[in-house]
Amino acid sequence: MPRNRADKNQDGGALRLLMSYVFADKPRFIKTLLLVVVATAFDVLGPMLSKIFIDDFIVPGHYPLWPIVGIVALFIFAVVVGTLLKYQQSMRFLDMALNAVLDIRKRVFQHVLSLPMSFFDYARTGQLVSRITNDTESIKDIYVQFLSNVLSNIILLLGILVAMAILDLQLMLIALLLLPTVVGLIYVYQRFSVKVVSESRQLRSDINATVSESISGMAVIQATNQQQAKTAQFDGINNRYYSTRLKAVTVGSLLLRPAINFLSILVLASIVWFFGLKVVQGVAEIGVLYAYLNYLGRFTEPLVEITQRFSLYQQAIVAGNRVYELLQEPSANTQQGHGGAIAKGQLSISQLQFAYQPNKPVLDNINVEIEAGAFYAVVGHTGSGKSTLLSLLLNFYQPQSGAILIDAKALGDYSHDSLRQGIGFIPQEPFILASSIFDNIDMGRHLTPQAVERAAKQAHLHDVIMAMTEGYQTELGEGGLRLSTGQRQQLIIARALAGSPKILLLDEATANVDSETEQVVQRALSQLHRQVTMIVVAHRLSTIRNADRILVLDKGHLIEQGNHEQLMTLEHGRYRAMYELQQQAQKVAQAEA
Ligand SMILES: Nc1ncnc2c1ncn2[C@@H]1O[C@H](COP(=O)(O)OP(=O)(O)OP(=O)(O)O)[C@@H](O)[C@H]1O
Repeated sequence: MPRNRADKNQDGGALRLLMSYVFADKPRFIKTLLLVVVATAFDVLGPMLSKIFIDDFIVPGHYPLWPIVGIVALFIFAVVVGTLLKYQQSMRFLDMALNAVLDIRKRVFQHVLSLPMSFFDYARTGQLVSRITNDTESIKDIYVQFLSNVLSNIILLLGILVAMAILDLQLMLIALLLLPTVVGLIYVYQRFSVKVVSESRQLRSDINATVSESISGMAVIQATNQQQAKTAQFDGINNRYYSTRLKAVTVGSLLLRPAINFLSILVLASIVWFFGLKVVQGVAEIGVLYAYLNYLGRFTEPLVEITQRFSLYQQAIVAGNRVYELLQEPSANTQQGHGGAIAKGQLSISQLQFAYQPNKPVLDNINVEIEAGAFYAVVGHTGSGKSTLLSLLLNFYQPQSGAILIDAKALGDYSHDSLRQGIGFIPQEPFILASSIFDNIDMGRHLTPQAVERAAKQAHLHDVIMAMTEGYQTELGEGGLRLSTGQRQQLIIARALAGSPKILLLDEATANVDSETEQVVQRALSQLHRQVTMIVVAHRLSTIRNADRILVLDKGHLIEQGNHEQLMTLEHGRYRAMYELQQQAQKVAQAEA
């Protein structure tokens, strides 16, 4: 995820996201809006009643009992009902906001799961986590700020203006002057702050990324004594975050609040002055002045409220844009092909060409025919393209040219589900869920206990599991810390086998295990020979001596292929050289031991 893309100001994105939720339930939104209008009407009724009370009763010194009781009762009624309606309105908006965020968070998470593998080549885990958790949480602020705050305060402003106009149109026009000035101020503030806020959100996700990388790489950090360097790196980002946050807050409190207060005083002075003129002309009503002073206090309140929360609103917009941008990332091509299930597992690769980056081919003109049930090995030096070949067979990436056929049908003709069901993958690094052994084998496929147990037996893990007090229900910590490295690998093999795949891809499945476990894994795999097509990437060549065919890759080219014996007859063959080197190294190691 290139950093500058996150910084781009896509203001439209967050608002579009917001509007799609606001209008998802139009009747509810309109009802809540009506509630705001009624609540506002009750809110502005108070000073009007006070004006009547002053001008009709206090000033003339005339106190009829029942009209006064009526006015006081109406006043109390307006305050109580207004308060209740306001509470109702806030709760409804909050409920809408929380529901929207619930849905957005689910959408973003689902979307991230649907992204192509190429997206994760550059994504930083912490930053993604930050988008799914912090940024979606900030979106709640857009809803609360925009709906509950901005919208209801705008309606309150309109309500106050109407009430002011009813009382005295001229004075209302003076108060109205305040509006364009404040809108101008908000505009200036927005221009200043968007960059700072954007930067601070980016830094916040950098903090998350650094923390998550450090925790997941803790063993390496401690072993290489990187604690100080990591702390310094973290400190640097943290300090920058602090100063950008401070900058954002300072701009808000320095520019906006005092400016609005100053403007309100000016308007207040003008109103008092105009009122003085009316006194001179003998047309002034003291109740009007009282109501105006009251309204003016309330008039600046929503303005200050809107502007004061503006930085929050601004942050929410930036967060919303980041989430929107993530939602715009194109999903992986989750094919709806109608090729049915993979029946046999015969593979045909022809003229395959692939590059991660333009003009840097990683696989070049690969042609291989693999019959169903065969055991193929892929060997070659580091970076020769072995794992990439497996990624293409898994359809994680699409080749630039050439074709991969399974049972004579193109990879793209199979549905996503058929591919995932028909092809089992055993990666080099076992990925273990923090859940039970059963769940780790089942992986949400709703397999029967018998199928799970059968797979565990095939991976020679059943006895180990049964020796645990809770058997298949034994909870594994994050990363499967309760299992040995070899057992983790066996668990992943059981997981792959539980789906009864027709093709099994193994990427250095025994690279990290001791020779005893390697034998167990080898035994498990050899029993699958002729039942499942196996393609095994291997560094330790002794593990693939029995392969039907060995493919030797060199810088993306298929330079040799044949079984072990055939390849050993090639005098200057790459495989032979690699094999002999490994044998020698093994002899030296044995002699030293
Ligand atoms: N996601 C990626 N984005 C860009 N380049 C990549 C990516 N993955 C691998 N490469 C590059 O492609 C080339 C082949 O990598 P690949 O992982 O397929 O090699 P390999 O033979 O499996 O190596 P190893 O034995 O070390 O696992 C390397 O030069 C590598 O740097």
